[in-house]
Amino acid sequence: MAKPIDDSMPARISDKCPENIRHILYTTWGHDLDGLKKIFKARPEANAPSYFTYDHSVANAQDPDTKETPLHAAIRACGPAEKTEDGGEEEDDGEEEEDGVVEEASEIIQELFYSGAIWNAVDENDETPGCVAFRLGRKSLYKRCVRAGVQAELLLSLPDEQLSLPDDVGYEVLPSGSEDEGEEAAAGAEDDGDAMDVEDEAPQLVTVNGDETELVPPGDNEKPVTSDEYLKSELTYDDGKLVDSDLNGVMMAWETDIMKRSVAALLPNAPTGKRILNIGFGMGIVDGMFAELKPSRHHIIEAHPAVLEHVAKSDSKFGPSWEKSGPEEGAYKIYAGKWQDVVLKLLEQGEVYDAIYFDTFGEDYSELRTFFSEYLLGLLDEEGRFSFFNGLGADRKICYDVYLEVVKDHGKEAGFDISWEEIDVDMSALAEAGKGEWEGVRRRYWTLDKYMLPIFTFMG
Ligand SMILES: C[S@@+](CC[C@H](N)C(=O)[O-])C[C@H]1O[C@@H](n2cnc3c(N)ncnc32)[C@H](O)[C@@H]1O
Repeated sequence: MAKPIDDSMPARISDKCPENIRHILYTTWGHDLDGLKKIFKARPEANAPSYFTYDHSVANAQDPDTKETPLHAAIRACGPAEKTEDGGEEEDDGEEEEDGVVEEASEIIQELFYSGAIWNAVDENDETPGCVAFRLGRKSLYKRCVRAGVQAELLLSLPDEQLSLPDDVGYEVLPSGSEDEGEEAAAGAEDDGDAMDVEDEAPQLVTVNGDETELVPPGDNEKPVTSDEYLKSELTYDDGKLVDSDLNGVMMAWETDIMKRSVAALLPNAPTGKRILNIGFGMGIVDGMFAELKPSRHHIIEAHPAVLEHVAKSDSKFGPSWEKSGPEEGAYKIYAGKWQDVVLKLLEQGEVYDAIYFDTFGEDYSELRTFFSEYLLGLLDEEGRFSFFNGLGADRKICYDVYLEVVKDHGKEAGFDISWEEIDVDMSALAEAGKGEWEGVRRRYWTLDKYMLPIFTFMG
């Protein structure tokens, strides 16, 4: 039952909190939605965008112990959604039968977002407010959080000159946490400095090659991989994976099915004689599949010297003899270098492709966006298709859902229609960090049982 705001209630938060923060935490901890509503009754102008409002410090106050924000508390206060007789949730596609408590919480959440509440701050359970809503089966609240995430990310992806945020907003852009970022390096940078204190965590043992172990210092799993660092790092190929010197998984065999489905989506009915460009060789899984289709052109762009060395070995399928086996000179070719440089050359040569796949490592979403917004137009045949490895935000469902919407928006802005194929991912060997497929890999960059495969075609 909701507790009333009552000054005689024992305060459970630090005395260091300023008065307003103490008050809001007090009321949120007491599950008192009314209390929150009162605090936000001095609501800013109805249509004012987040970040420009009167007091985002209140909206983002965190309980020093639980790290809950008012958003977390308002959602948690709703409790779990009722199950229907068939075991499903009462709510459906956001058209849920809202009980009073959800209605009230929605209002407060709206106020909090208007007041600059950060959609992806995490509490001590490593949950964002949206994660709490999803866990409780509160679909409409979950969707509200996704919407807030999309709005924030779209706003933050505007060029600097179009964006002026107050200095103390304390918000960071959503990490891609995807293959792009280390198949997927950076953990939820949604941690945002608000996540659990790194000092509180013990170092973690990562198992390498069966029984050798390596000590990973606390917080290292969150260390973002930069493209420059990655391209200088040593790589190790073993049976089922390619890892860098920090044991980040660059590419892993469990993605083979995703690669297969991507090839099928790019080139339905497996036609021969097509022109194909693949960016990022990795383990050569997708290129092996492309090669089976006997393309008329097959170009690969790869930047890492160790990958290029691996490919150049005489027993490699994609070595010099593969390049010579093309129907004409230059038809089959591995271009050494970063795609950012090589695509300029391809454009100059007038190359056009029927299928383009993009799957790099150590880069964030902005690089992918630059590719499809600035270069794809010139490289793709008007009937052609483009896809990329969609690991964007894949270490957290809400981040994945936010990225889907952001990509839809940016793709449309760049002139493309995007369709999505939902693919089941077998999580049996992927469920636990450090175990199964993740043995010897620093970070579990994939946590979801559904993969959303994007297919870009020219709008029209
Ligand atoms: C995830 S792997 C690609 C896996 C591949 N799809 C497969 O099926 O095996 C990413 C590859 O992109 C390469 N890479 C990273 N940044 C790049 C860049 N800027 N330009 C070209 N290649 C890049 C990496 O060296 C790595 O080989």
